Amino acid sequence: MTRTPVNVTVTGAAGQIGYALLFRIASGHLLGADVPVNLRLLEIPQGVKAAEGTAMELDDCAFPLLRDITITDDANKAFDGANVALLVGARPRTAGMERGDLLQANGGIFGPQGKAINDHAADDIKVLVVGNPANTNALIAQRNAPDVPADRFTAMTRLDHNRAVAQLAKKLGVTVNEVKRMTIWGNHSATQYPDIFHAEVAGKNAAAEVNDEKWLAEEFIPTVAKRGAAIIDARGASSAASAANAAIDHVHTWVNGTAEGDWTSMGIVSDGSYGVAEGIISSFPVTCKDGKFEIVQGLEINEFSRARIDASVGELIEERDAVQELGLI
Ligand SMILES: NC(=O)c1ccc[n+]([C@@H]2O[C@H](COP(=O)([O-])OP(=O)(O)OC[C@H]3O[C@@H](n4cnc5c(N)ncnc54)[C@H](O)[C@@H]3O)[C@@H](O)[C@H]2O)c1
Ligand SMILES: O=C(O)C[C@H](O)C(=O)O
Repeated sequence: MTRTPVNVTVTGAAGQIGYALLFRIASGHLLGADVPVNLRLLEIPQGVKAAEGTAMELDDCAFPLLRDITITDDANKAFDGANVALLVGARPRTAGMERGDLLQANGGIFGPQGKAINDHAADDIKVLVVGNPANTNALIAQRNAPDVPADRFTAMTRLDHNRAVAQLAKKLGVTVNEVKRMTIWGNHSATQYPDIFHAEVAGKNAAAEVNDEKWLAEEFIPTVAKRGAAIIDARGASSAASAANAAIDHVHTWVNGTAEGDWTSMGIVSDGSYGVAEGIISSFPVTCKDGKFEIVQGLEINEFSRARIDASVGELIEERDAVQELGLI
């Protein structure tokens, strides 16, 4: 059966995440091995030539699923008919730069892109914001797209989720596929809270298996939460291949569903669950089915977790207030 190609828009297509991402989308890793795609690449004018070079390479791969590539610096054109939008293009954090500095620099990008999505995207649009500060950039885009259901806007915490899974597996000497039900709460920032109290390792409770609160508080949480900064320090550039991989995972899971008995982490508009302020975009444990997600309900939040969730949510509220003051939402 011939399927209609899915329109996938990628912003910041000429950047380092873009370079790691586009070939995997075109080869079927984002949506599935039987789903043809049209790529719509958005860049700033200075980035268009490099995006054209990447498009030449995409052609040279002769990917059977890649039907068409459009390259533009016009957001209205890039999001026209978009079914999936990966908002990667942003000003990346460099060594020594505080996250708060990024709000001003990036705020102006995500408002107009939200509006272009509102006015031109397909009715089934799904948006993933990768560009930092991802949660608040997603909030800006979402608030500038009043005609699009709020639950179509998500922010990426899947990289944090994957990092947490890998660190826990290492600690317990198991393979990553034995780790289930990991949760990242809050912001994609150093305040995020990777929660292992509900995670399972080979069917057993992970926190009980670890049984080491010192490791949890002093090693695991800071290692996961500050991994992005550690990579910038080591590479001299922010994570690219692992970020692209997480973006693929995020959308693939959203579209194709979570495995039975497992869940994932996504930054989504809060409905007030777990005392997280309504309306901010915060990471939650979610299950996905039929292209929709639901927050996992009924988890018991202990004192250790409560304090950390509240701290990260507090930071998100500050970011929301800051962009509100700047008139960006
Ligand atoms: N959420 C996460 O887990 C996560 C992980 C890693 C990186 N990031 C973030 O992803 C973003 C991209 O990282 P990168 O390493 O690819 O950066 P990069 O600087 O290599 O690429 C960014 C690209 O975006 C383009 N761009 C800038 N403004 C644009 C706009 N208005 N429209 C379209 N394109 C635009 C630039 O020209 C550039 O080509 C950064 O903000 C980084 O901090 C997020
Ligand atoms: O770009 C950054 O600030 C780091 C990135 O978000 C990461 O988590 O690797």
